[in-house]
Amino acid sequence: MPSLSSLFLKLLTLGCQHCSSKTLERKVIQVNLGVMVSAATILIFDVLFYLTGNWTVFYSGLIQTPFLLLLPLVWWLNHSGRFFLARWAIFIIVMSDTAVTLFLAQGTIFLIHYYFLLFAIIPAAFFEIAQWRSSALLFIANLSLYCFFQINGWPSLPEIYELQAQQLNLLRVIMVGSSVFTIILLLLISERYSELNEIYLERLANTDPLTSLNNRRHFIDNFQQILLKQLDQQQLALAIIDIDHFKRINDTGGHDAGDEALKHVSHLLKEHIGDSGLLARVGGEEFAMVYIDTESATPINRANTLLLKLENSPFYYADQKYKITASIGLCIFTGQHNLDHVIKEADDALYSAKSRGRNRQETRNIA
Ligand SMILES: Nc1nc2c(ncn2[C@@H]2O[C@H](COP(=O)(O)OP(=O)(O)OP(=O)(O)O)[C@@H](O)[C@H]2O)c(=O)[nH]1
Repeated sequence: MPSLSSLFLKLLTLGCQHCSSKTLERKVIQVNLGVMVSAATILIFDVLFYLTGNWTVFYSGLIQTPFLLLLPLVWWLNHSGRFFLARWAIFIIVMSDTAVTLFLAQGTIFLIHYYFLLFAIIPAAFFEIAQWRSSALLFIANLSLYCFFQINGWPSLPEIYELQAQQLNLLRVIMVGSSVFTIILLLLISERYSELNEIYLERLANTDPLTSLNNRRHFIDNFQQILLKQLDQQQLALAIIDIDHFKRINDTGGHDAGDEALKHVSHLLKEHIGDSGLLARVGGEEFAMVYIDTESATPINRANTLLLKLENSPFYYADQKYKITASIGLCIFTGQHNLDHVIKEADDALYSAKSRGRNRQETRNIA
């Protein structure tokens, strides 16, 4: 049995699986939420109407019941990916609901026609820019309805005048207040989604899609920050790790095998560095690491441990075993150093490790 919050989340995100962008997702969520707010508004008013004991307001609550039952149709349309129809459906349902209640029972005495102002503004948030004709049409229709009722008014059924002035005012305030509340809620969702969008784009720009490690650009930024903050006596080490004969894995098992091998190595590197340093995929089969916390073991020991770990963790793909080894270029340094200088020293060390037979580390110490 799903909990109430997971059910709420499920209803709120109905249709998001079909969305190709965060903006579309936000709009779908807004429509789903619109269904909830509309249903809650109708139900809350039904209770309030019942409490007044007044026949007309009770009757106007009853009139709304068929529209309440139609609202899940909007969820279903979103769920099946028919977003455009879902948007129109919600407006047709809530506009008809308001108009019928206004015409047949309440008239304009509760200021219910203020809802048309809300329905005039909201389409801009629900529809996409390319669907501006729908937004414009709904804007004109709702604004015209509002102006008509504001100027002419509409009589309510006579029993309504039996309500006390206080009850009338309270219901008016709640009607207008619920419109304002809905607008605030939609603005908050937009704001939250803009934030999430920003975080998502930033992560996309900083991450290597295959291994989910940081990419070269992000690594260089972070490394530069570390160098700027580095204390004079602090020892740091940059390790550049290059998988040996990686091309052979691609040639033997295909490109997919190569991709899986890169994920396998990334996993081992993450385990090795833990939370205490920087790690990134900086090229095809090349990774970079910065050892920050070098107190427990020297960088050279750590690099040797890593070589053994890689060698002793074969990789399997399509029932075939691949032994993976790597070469490491290490640059150990203390004090202030230029980023390009440190990278060049580590690169030279890597070149030397490759040319001296691979599966080894070479170190440059520029302390
Ligand atoms: N599967 C896969 N292969 C990649 C990717 N990026 C680069 N490569 C391959 O990695 C191979 C790198 O080959 P080389 O530069 O010759 O390096 P190597 O075979 O590891 O040889 P050494 O580094 O000299 O030991 C090339 O065949 C690239 O096509 C990737 O994302 N996925």
